[in-house]
Amino acid sequence: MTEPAFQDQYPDDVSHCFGCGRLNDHGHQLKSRWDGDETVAWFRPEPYHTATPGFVYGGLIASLVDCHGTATAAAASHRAEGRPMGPDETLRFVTASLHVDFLRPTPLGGPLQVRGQVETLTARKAVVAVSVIADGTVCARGRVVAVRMPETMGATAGPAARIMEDAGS
Ligand SMILES: CCCCCCCCCC(=O)SCCNC(=O)CCNC(=O)[C@H](O)C(C)(C)COP(=O)(O)OP(=O)(O)OC[C@H]1O[C@@H](n2cnc3c(N)ncnc32)[C@H](O)[C@@H]1OP(=O)(O)O
Repeated sequence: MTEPAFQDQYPDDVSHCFGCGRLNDHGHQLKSRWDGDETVAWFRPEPYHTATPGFVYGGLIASLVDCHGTATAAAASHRAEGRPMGPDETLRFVTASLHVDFLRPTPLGGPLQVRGQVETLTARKAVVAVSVIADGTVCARGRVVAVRMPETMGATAGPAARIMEDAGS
């Protein structure tokens, strides 16, 4: 049986992210999992994710790197602390820094493989290297600095809660 994706184990109150939130019907709903010591996600861009005809928009690629990086940080933290992920347990990470190098045009039409590798991990911070691969060719490389989510970014923090309520989520 396939293991549940990291993002599917996030608590409801942090599951509205445009890149990976399972409760965001308009988002990408990226799903990341372990593959040995690395992490992997697959995403198939749609024709409306076009940059120039036939090629994927860079902002989409950046958001895949972003959400796969923060999810990898959360999962690696759980693994390091010996705590399984789960709705009451998820260690929460947000993006402090997102760097992406677009090495070559990313073809539109097939699935993209997104691979993550933890470079450094402390209790508060992870640095994750991410590759975006199309048909065996690395098209983009990124690096995410993910930091434990501050209380001020929680779902009950002011306007965020009201916006999600208004959206019916
Ligand atoms: C389960 C939860 C899932 C959540 C949904 C998925 C997340 C989706 C990904 C996103 O898009 S999140 C949205 C975009 N990110 C933000 O809006 C974050 C806004 N920034 C902040 O709230 C704060 O700046 C942040 C929490 C990131 C850091 O503030 P802190 O006061 O906690 O950081 P601090 O200055 O104490 O630094 C902690 C460590 O991070 C490092 N750091 C902080 N900002 C950095 C930066 N910009 N670049 C590189 N490193 C940075 C800093 O050097 C330090 O490293 P060391 O521990 O090694 O000393």
